[in-house]
Amino acid sequence: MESPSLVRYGGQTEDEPKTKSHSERTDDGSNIVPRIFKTEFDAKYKIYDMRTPLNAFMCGQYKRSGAYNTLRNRLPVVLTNVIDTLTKDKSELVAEFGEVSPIDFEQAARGELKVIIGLISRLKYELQTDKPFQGFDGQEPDRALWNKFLNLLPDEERTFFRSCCLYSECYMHRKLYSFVENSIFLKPYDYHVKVKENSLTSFIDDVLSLTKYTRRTDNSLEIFGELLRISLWSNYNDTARDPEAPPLPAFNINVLEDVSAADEFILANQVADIWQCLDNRKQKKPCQVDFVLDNAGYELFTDIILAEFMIEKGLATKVLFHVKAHPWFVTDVTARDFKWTLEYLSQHADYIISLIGKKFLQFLAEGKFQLAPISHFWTCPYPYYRMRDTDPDLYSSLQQSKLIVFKGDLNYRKLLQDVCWDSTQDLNTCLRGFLPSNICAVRRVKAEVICGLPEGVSETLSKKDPHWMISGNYGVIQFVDGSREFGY
Ligand SMILES: O=P(O)(O)OC[C@H]1O[C@](O)(CO)[C@@H](O)[C@@H]1O
Repeated sequence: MESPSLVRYGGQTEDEPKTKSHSERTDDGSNIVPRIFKTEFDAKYKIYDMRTPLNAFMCGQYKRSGAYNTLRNRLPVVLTNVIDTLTKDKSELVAEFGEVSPIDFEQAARGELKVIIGLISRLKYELQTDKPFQGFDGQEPDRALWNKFLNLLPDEERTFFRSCCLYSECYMHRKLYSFVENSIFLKPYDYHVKVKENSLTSFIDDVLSLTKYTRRTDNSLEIFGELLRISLWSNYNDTARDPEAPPLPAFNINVLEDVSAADEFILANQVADIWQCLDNRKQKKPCQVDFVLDNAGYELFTDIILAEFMIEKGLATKVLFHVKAHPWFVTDVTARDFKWTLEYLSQHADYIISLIGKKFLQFLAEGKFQLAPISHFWTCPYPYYRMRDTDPDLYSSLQQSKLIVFKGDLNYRKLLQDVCWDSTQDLNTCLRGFLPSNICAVRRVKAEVICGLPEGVSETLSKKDPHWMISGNYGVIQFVDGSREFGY
């Protein structure tokens, strides 16, 4: 089994990324950046004052990277927020999950909650002091997968700031859930549930506008393109945002007035290819589309609206939604969130919203919409090119699909192995052989991981705004044709 290490990516083939030494040129061609430790923290944990070198993994050791910011500033806040939620909701939780009587049980539940808060604080401390990752030794169903992965990491890359950032983030979210999962009283508890529910309920006006807007639509590339772009721009959740980041342009959420007004922010737009891939009006064959979902709330709603369009217009006969096995990256959709969303909509006081909710439930009952079987691969640290050997069943189920829609930034990072590729590199090359079927990636750019851009675009944007890759203000809708390989 291949090690998931940074050094192993020394480049087995021409196409594979090669890690570079810390003193090579940066991707904008600027001069060699010396190793300078600017603060005590940087010196202690060997943080280099430089951007992520070309072809290297995203990693916290590069101070001028989104990865460093994520590890240093954003992830500790995620853990603090969970501690706050547990503390605030203590009584509610004890009543819900612990037995209310006899009194011993209540006390035991409170005691366990205290232990979990302690474990989360310790995880935060380990993150902030760059401690090594620890194995899993509880009842986690994916324990073997994780332990195997961690054991193969070389010691010098087994810590938060020295590992590939994708691994560090996945590890943190997985560890966090293991505390609840291994408890007696809190087992099924999702500490992010309120944030997720709020990300739908507080956008209910947008839900209504989008519902009305999409009731009578043509079966055309134009409308399909609009729905894809609405789904793209909805890929934004404030909880994952850097609080210091500048506010988003006005097209943030409700782009209905003029979807095309934001088109200059779409750096690669292959909507026409995606449309052509699905437009099988002549073929009339059963056609499955898979959505690898990202965030709950309004974003999920826009994804379902796109899926509804595919079904109604005969572009797909069924849509399979892939959700996360447990709480993940704060707002990612779990099966519970998916069902809650449909129930919430169907029971809404607004007649139009309740009708759309009921229609979605009906689609679920008829099998036009399906929740894919839970796979722990979506919550493991492996990039997607490792799916074939890590979860062959999932890989072969995706081979049944006509189109796999990968939604969001994290999916994109996993498609590209969290590597800082040359921005003009072809997406197909970056996938490193991962092509179970036709693939489409719809994502706001929130990390310095991108490919498929025309020559010069990245350089021009970097001059305008050095933080454009982590701002979330730009997006891509990209497509890779897998049909030649699989005979569609
Ligand atoms: O919900 P999305 O689009 O996957 O974005 C979340 C991602 O963006 C980041 O905030 C920046 O890459 C990551 O922490 C996380 O992978």
